[in-house]
Amino acid sequence: MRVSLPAKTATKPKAIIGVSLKMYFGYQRSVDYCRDVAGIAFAHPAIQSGDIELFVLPTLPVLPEAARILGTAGAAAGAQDIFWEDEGSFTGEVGGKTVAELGGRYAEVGHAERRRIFGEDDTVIGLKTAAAYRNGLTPVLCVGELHAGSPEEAVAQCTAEIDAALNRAQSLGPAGRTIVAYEPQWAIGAPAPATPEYISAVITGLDAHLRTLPGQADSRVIYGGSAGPGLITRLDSAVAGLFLGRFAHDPKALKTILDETTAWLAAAEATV
Ligand SMILES: O=C(CO)COP(=O)(O)O
Repeated sequence: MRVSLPAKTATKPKAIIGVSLKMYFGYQRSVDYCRDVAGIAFAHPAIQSGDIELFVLPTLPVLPEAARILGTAGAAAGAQDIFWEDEGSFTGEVGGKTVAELGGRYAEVGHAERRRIFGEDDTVIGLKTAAAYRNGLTPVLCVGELHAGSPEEAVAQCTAEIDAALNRAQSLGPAGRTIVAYEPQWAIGAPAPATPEYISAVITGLDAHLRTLPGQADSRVIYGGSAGPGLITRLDSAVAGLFLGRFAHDPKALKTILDETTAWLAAAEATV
């Protein structure tokens, strides 16, 4: 059966919803998940109008299939990590060039688990951010403080991480649009996210900082760390969306979040 997709508008997305499946699902479960998400995306007015940008980052071997399935529904797929070189003698690594060839549109860099378990530092994360830009991938640049403190301390720590990555990347080539994922490390894998007040305060600071950086006019900040249904409607409009983990494993929960995001956008527009 041939299906015709509703025409996408050329407008900028007003919100961004991303999901990382980390290494939770094997191949078949990841494919089934992407099929369920594609069904939801295809029927969702805010995805089809382009108001919400939706992406899923599956375990890497699933990427070509995920990109195909999600791509037909107005969503997209990407990688949870890339190497900083595009090709060469780097056993076991996968470069951004290959990710792009496989249909990936995003490359997550600097997730807290990569920093903690694999020892990635700001230099490595800057190199990987450059590799994403170079290969036409949107970097999902993860930043976040280790321990809960004040929003001011979190903003200082995260702006330093953003600057380190972007300065390094820009010294190597032209930058592009960046999705900054603010993920307080203490809220990842936790029972509940940071409070809406805390998230809004930190992201307001990070967004203001991003506005001062050259070439980042289309870049936005989203929140991750035990995010799920019921959160987005309680956040400030400086927040551009959510980066979801466990609480989007049920596709129905993701649909709820997309519906909530639509309502949140409408409420924000009504107050302008
Ligand atoms: O790290 C995250 C997304 O990258 C968040 O994961 P959880 O929502 O499962 O805590």
